[in-house]
Amino acid sequence: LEKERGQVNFNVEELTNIYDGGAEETKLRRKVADVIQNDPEVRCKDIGMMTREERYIDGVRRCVYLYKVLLPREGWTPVSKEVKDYFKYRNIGKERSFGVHAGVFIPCLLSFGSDEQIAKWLPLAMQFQIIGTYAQTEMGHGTFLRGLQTTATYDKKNKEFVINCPEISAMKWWPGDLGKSANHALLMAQLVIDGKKYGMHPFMVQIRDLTTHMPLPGITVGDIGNKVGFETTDNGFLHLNQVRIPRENLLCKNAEVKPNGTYLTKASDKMVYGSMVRLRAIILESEAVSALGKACTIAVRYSLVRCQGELEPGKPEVSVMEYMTQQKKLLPYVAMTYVTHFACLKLSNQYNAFTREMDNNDISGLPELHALSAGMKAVVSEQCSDGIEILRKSCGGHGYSNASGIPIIWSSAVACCTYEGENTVMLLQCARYLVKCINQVQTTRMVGSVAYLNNMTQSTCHVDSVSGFKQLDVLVACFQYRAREVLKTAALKLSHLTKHGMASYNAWNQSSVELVNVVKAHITQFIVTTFASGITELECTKPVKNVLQQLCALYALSCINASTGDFLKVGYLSPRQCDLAHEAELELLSCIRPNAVGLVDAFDFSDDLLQSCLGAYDGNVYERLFAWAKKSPLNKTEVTIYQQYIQIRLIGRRKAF
Ligand SMILES: CCCCCCCC(=O)SCCNC(=O)CCNC(=O)[C@H](O)C(C)(C)COP(=O)(O)OP(=O)(O)OC[C@H]1O[C@@H](n2cnc3c(N)ncnc32)[C@H](O)[C@@H]1OP(=O)(O)O
Ligand SMILES: Cc1cc2nc3c(=O)[nH]c(=O)nc-3n(C[C@H](O)[C@H](O)[C@H](O)COP(=O)(O)OP(=O)(O)OC[C@H]3O[C@@H](n4cnc5c(N)ncnc54)[C@H](O)[C@@H]3O)c2cc1C
Repeated sequence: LEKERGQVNFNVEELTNIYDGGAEETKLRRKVADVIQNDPEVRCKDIGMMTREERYIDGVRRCVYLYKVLLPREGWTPVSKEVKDYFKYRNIGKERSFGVHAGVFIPCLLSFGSDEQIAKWLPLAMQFQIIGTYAQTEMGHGTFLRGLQTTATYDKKNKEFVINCPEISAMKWWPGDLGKSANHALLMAQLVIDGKKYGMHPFMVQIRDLTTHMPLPGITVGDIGNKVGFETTDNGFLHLNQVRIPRENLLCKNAEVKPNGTYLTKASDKMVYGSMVRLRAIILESEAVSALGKACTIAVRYSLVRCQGELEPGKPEVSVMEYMTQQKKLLPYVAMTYVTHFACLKLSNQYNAFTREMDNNDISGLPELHALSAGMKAVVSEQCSDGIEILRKSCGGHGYSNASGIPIIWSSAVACCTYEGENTVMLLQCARYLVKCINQVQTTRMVGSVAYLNNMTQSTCHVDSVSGFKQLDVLVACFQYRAREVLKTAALKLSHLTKHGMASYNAWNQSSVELVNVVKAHITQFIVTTFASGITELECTKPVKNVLQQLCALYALSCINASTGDFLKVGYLSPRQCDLAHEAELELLSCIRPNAVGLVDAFDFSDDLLQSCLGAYDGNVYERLFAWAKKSPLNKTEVTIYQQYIQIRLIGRRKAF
């Protein structure tokens, strides 16, 4: 790898600083990483050999130590930048404990609680005197929130709410930290007053005794069992049987129930969805893009040291990175990590701007933010988790071992396709907004992520050279035209179906397969446009700008070459231009290849964080693999009990004969 590093033609540290958002950010992140790596109590462990129970207990222990010992020792608070960096870069799949408490329960308390309620519960939550979960999803409903069955019926006489799960499908199912850790739940239930339903509302419900940690009367709670990943998280079930809570436990920033049962709404009913917009807008970096970056680091470093086969007959074996097919598997995902990282940054900045507007009671930006966050969450989580699996396979047999570190990264990242809104449902939410926009574009000027719809002129691409397809303005135009045209076609189909008498809900269902593709085109347009404009404004050395431009072009071309049908159907690219775009991608792979190790080094993931025998900085793969395998519990004895049992059985049988 040192030889590879010698040929990198840009300043890796400069790129790290750009990726982090500045040299000071890099310094802070490294300070946090040093603290973690040098403290045996929280440093990342190789949990590949641990049982589920050991992982859960280890995760809880580390998190309690982090909050109770490390933070006070370092002078940090749970919301200080260092802790955010800790969780942004913590090892995916390793420290999930209290992820929902810290990342969902507390923010939702701030979103839904009145000032008095925040003053009451926030200090307790921040000090871990109460551990909370966010209990919305039920065994029978996760997507269709209007179908949630848990009820909160107001009892005027006692000024209480009676929380009840009327049937097994109403049981809360999946909430993180619920199974064994939480003693409180921020519970979403259908509010009922005098027999009238008011929709989903947030309630604070204590579920366990604060001293004994035993479930309170009427509460049945536990862990839902083993999963694909998230092994350190006790995703749980919660059944409530006529559980009574005080009237004051309805979190009432947006709506309240007076003592006499009068219902008072204070904000748009869509604000109850606000918590989901927040998480969709901010989790992508840590849960999807960072995971892809780790997998890229492992797969690229391994591919550079793994020698397999002759490229030129009779010559020494080459590293598998010399094969174009390997470069095609790896380098577009290195590009995707950079490109989506900056698009996610733009989305989270847009969310932060919206929260400031919301403080001034202006929620006009919510529809665009909901659509963009839903679309980005679906497209980025799917592209990243699909990419991680391709990167795992690119490592051959050793990629199938937990020693590579990639399976645990994938098993965690792929969950992002489901939680916080199942991806297809999220794509269709974004499609709702896009169809509204295209139908208004004749009379209303579009802004934000749909600004490209203002240009409705028909055109075609005029590029007639391979190098022309490496120009960012050409690529941005390709994506904007394709996104607009596929949206127009889908909207026309919708209006055609309804004009010919089909009910609108049925027309929507009949068009939903195209609409999913429309949103993917819209979001990749947003990602490419964002990165291309970001590079233009970026102040950096020429070699770094050049490599970023190559990455943007590579990501764009890999997307175009994966969906040339769209570009042909809308008449923007000719078959010959599709061939030129394909050649442009291959040329870019060769241009970027010499910088591959520098591009993943710039992500700056420490060996401790990667926990990978294949992806360590020094590239000593085989020594690490053998040392790792020897730790297998099966190797504690030369002859395992099972082998002895088999021998006895076989010997016994021979004697019998
Ligand atoms: C580190 C890892 C941590 C992991 C933590 C994981 C935590 C979780 O998973 S918590 C559970 C997450 N669950 C979800 O996200 C549920 C997904 N489902 C939904 O959002 C809704 O059911 C939904 C909107 C898709 C469909 O519901 P439905 O009632 O049919 O709403 P629908 O008719 O489509 O929309 C109603 C209106 O609300 C709007 N709306 C819907 N959702 C939102 C939102 N989040 N924000 C703003 N507006 C919204 C729609 O745009 C629509 O507006 P309009 O009528 O003007 O077009
Ligand atoms: C690791 C993990 C952690 C989680 N943590 C939490 C948590 O802390 N708190 C919490 O409340 N929940 C949590 N969840 C639950 C999660 O939010 C739900 O699983 C998610 O919202 C999807 O809902 P569902 O499971 O009911 O899927 P469903 O909605 O039943 O989806 C099943 C299939 O139906 C399709 N489908 C459903 N509705 C439509 C539609 N209208 N149009 C087209 N297709 C549709 C979907 O696309 C999907 O293919 C977690 C889940 C996971 C996996």
